Amino acid sequence: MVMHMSRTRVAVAGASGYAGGEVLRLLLDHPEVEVGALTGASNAGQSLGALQPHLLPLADRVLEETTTEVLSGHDVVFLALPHGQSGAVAAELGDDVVVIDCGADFRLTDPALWEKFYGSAHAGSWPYGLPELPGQRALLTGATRVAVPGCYPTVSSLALAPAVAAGIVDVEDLVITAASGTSGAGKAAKPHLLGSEVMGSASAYGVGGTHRHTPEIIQNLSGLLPDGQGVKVSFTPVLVPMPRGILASASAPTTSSADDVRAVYDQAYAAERFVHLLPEGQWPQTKSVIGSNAVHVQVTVDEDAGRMVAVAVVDNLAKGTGGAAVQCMNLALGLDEGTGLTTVGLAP
Ligand SMILES: NC(=O)C1=CN([C@@H]2O[C@H](COP(=O)(O)OP(=O)(O)OC[C@H]3O[C@@H](n4cnc5c(N)ncnc54)[C@H](OP(=O)(O)O)[C@@H]3O)[C@@H](O)[C@H]2O)C=CC1
Ligand SMILES: CC(=O)N[C@@H](CCC(=O)OP(=O)(O)O)C(=O)O
Repeated sequence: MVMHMSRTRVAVAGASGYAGGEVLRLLLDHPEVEVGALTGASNAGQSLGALQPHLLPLADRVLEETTTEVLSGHDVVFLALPHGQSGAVAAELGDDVVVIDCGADFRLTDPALWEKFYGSAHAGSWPYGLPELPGQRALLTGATRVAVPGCYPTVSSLALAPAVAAGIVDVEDLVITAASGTSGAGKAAKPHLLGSEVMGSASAYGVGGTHRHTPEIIQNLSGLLPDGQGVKVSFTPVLVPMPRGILASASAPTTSSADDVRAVYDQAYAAERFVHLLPEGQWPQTKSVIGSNAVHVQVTVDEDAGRMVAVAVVDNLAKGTGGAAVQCMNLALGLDEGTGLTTVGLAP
């Protein structure tokens, strides 16, 4: 007798955007799910094929308005909406629905920090979707609400977490510079994303502790310390002319040798299928992880400067958003964590 198991029915809100599109690209290759409602805002009524022509099997689907009525009746709802929009939508979805929020609304635990960096009322906090941080996977397994991390916090936290957790760097002097492709800024038209502004140029922005991902990175790294105190991060994001990918370079004072630091990272990530410590001497490049859920990491010690240097790369739309969202859905549903995800990148 052939058994027909019913598939998990999934809705995606914000399906016309970059993050929603990436979630859908991955779901189309996921063996356990069936794609249900797709919603948007200004593009409601349009066919998905007109907006996301790469998602060919869904080309004839029509985007609906983002309402509770449209989103209810699904097992899983992905929210890929602008900041501040997720709280009201999630509140209307029952506790039996798994809600995976790609936005920032439920990432920060401290309401005062949320208000300082986002300028609105704090919606609350949900289990944080970075399973590779110590202790986090258990919180995500069987969860019904997940806050997917920001793309810079994912790559920055994974670059520094093993050293911070092992106590081999001075956590009061963590410096991160991270270069991101332009899709990190979303699809909506913005003057600084015009081709004539972006092409042939790299631009720093959000400098001097003002970028809203700074408190998220600090929250992640503080969570690795017994007292959660003292972490200071200087974070500088840089916009670079490529569609996808982020490379983060992080450094911190250390008295450890390069071999000892390497051993710490080796041990921390040995069992992680998506985080890969590159062979000694090989440095991460974004093209190796494009389209994949992989994180490539390399680490050394600059002995003259007395600083550990860690470099990590992710695809901001994959492990930086959509891939992490699917990984978290897998954990929430009790599926194998890597279902529908790959570590194989697209190069050159
Ligand atoms: N891009 C990235 O690398 C990352 C993005 N994220 C997060 O994912 C979320 C989506 O970002 P991204 O896809 O880049 O942004 P986009 O601008 O590309 O897409 C935004 C989506 O939200 C919809 N939308 C806009 N306003 C509303 C509204 N008021 N109510 C309901 N839907 C609305 C849009 O619909 P329509 O087009 O129909 O108007 C569109 O589908 C954001 O919270 C972002 O922070 C997180 C990590 C990385
Ligand atoms: C290049 C670029 O503009 N990147 C975005 C970050 C995208 C991301 O991860 O962000 P959320 O926190 O918005 O989900 C930015 O700096 O605002």
